[in-house]
Amino acid sequence: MDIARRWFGKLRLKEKHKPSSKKESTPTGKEGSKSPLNEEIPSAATKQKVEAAKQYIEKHYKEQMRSLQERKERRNMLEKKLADSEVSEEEQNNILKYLERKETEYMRLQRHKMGADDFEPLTVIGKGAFGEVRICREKSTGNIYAMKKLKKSEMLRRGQVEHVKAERNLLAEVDSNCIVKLYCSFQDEEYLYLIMEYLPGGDMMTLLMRKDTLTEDEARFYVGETVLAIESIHKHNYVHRDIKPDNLLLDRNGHMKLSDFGLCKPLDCSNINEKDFSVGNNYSGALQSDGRPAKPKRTQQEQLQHWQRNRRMLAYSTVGTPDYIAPEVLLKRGYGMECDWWSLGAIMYEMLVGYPPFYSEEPLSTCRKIVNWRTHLKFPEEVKISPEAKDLICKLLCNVEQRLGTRGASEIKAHRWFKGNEWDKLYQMKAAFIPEVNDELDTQNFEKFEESENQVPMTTKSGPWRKMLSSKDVNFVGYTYKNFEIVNDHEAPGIAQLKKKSTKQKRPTVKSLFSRILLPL
Ligand SMILES: Nc1ncnc2c1ncn2[C@@H]1O[C@H](COP(=O)(O)OP(=O)(O)OP(=O)(O)O)[C@@H](O)[C@H]1O
Repeated sequence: MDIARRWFGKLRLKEKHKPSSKKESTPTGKEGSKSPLNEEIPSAATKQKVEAAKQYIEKHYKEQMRSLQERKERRNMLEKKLADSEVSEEEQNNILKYLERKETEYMRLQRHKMGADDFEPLTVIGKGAFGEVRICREKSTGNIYAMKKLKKSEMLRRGQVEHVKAERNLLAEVDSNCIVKLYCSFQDEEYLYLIMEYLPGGDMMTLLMRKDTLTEDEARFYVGETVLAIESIHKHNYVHRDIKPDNLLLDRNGHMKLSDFGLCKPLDCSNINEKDFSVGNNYSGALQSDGRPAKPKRTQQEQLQHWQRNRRMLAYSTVGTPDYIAPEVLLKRGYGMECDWWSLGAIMYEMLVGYPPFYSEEPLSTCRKIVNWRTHLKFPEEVKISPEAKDLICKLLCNVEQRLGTRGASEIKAHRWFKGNEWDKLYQMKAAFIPEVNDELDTQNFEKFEESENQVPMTTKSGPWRKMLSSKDVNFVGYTYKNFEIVNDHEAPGIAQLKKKSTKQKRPTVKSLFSRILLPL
């Protein structure tokens, strides 16, 4: 039985035997009310607080138990190694004492509450519906990260709390080289923060805007890496739902990683009824939404230019672009992991054609085209695409039952467009495109963003208050997270090469300390 539950059990027992409180509850139930048997019924707010506290305590004790267990295992392992070695008893004692000292140091570092004032904010590299992304420097180590900052009130207002938690959970749980790595997450009274590895190669949206289209070989490489990324999140039972070129980031060597989990933008299609969605209603064909005759068809080049003019606006708007969303997601009829393979099909189409398959001036019209994909999925004659590529796109942009990937990523990997693809070596291969990155602070592969004028200095939320402020918010309990191992141990090789020798001390990790202790044996 877990400790938190036991703790709460005791608490409840105590409550039962406590003399009843003198304070009467209000009839509205705000302060809690009485049951017919005259028992206190806690109010919804109290229940929420209790649930939050329970979650917090459970998590805290689980982590403590795990860390104690790991510490014990390290000690046992070292003792075993020492027993098998030629080291004198005195030396053995010294080594064991050294390990204990390092363990204590590690615990102290772990207890350190991370906050925004541990980081120096630098250039803004991205803006999204709920906040911004900027590069930042950790003051104690000099390491560079990407900091995503999300406004709590905005998340609450749009009912995105569960999504933001899902993003944090996925990033913390999935350890894959196809997924952007999370270093830590924390919060203050106004914002949630994700501190991630900085991928300086920019995103696929920017790359596609610079290059118009990719060759089939280039597309095969990036579609292949996207397949691996989607496969790795599906293995952990996560569905992304919103995979788009903006969320495909390139590292220093041009390899792709998936980011932005769970922050689906609320695309409101609720005012389109089933009739509008029906196949017979060729909405964007003969007539426009206002009943006027449709404009003459654009050439591929015109459509490309039009798309590029609108693209950034769509990316930074609060409704986002629906261009890559699967029809079943739009129709809210229940969906599964297959929806991510649809998005892959739409991205592949864009890589080869220059704009996504259901692009329209109005997002709502794009939604209609997606739902009526049978009539709207067309390949412009001017664009040369191999029959294999067309076949794969058509097998991704189709009904769930027929869609490739429904029975696992292997179906897609086995498609003839990927013939000869060395799936296991994809991430070790030279990437299709090597971004120019001159130093660790280089942001040339990102759009330039204006600094907002009402930027609050990070330091105002610092000091001992930070802990109290953050712990107050029951909506975001459990958001705080620290990943000790990733950044120093598995730092992206590209960044490590670029980094000038830092004079500051690197944060030790138990893993690295332990291997250093074992090394001389
Ligand atoms: N770890 C990172 N390294 C480099 N750039 C990043 C990183 N994370 C995000 N970005 C940049 O910031 C942009 C916005 O990030 P992201 O999509 O995660 O934010 P968001 O607020 O969730 O946006 P959205 O509105 O798409 O939900 C990305 O398109 C990318 O250009």
